[in-house]
Amino acid sequence: MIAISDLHKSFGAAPVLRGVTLEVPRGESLVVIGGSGTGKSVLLKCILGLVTPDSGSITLNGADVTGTGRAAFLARFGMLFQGAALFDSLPVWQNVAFRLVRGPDRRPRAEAREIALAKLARVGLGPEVADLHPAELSGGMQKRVGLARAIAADPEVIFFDEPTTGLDPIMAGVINDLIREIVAEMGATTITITHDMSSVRAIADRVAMLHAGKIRWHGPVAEMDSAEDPYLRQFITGAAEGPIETLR
Ligand SMILES: Nc1ncnc2c1ncn2[C@@H]1O[C@H](COP(=O)(O)OP(=O)(O)OP(=O)(O)O)[C@@H](O)[C@H]1O
Repeated sequence: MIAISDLHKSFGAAPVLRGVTLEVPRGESLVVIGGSGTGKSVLLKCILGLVTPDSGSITLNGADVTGTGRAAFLARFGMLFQGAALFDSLPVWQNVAFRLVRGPDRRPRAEAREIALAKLARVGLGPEVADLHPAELSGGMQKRVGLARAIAADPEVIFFDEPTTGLDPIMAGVINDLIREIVAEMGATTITITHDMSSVRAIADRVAMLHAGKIRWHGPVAEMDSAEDPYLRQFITGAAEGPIETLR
């Protein structure tokens, strides 16, 4: 289980996270929604250790991930970056196997390639793709490669950062379904940040809405549409009018 408790983070005088508390039970998929600039990325970066929170705690199965537990945590986690973030100079299979051939648990190259091919197959890409470079692939294929990389080391925890950005609605649906299937079969605990309501409906067990530095609403995805919170309603219906202040 991932437990985030009373997390605070300000940049200078500007508070971004003002006491975020969230729990993600093992094997569950949490999707964090919220408007631009509400701090979704900052929350993810705090969990990853890229941003140091001012106060609060983050634990995985009871162990603090912000201090000495960070390396152990990172070894058990995978991530699909926004825009896939592949290394242009490496062929596809080496992108997928990136972590498998580095670090204390590194595997021999041939074994890493075998694993990469198996993960590529899992995301619907055949062996003919393995030696291509990312620039030779469509956006949807790159996203699949990013997903194969995220699951390459069979992580216990996976983060998805805007997994459907830049994809057409049909490809977004395909990627959402693939994420859902793979996560269920791996039993992984996942946190996804997204603006895309189709991703929320496809991927989430539970949804948390971040607003004004706090979790404004948190509940099962099945309860989202009937929830009465006006901020949540405005967000999921995409209404210009409502309590959320926007620049026009
Ligand atoms: N390193 C930083 N230094 C200063 N301010 C920062 C830094 N990182 C983020 N911020 C500020 O924190 C706020 C939240 O940013 P964040 O990127 O987390 O938003 P977001 O919810 O992920 O938005 P989007 O959906 O547009 O990606 C913004 O006002 C941003 O300017």
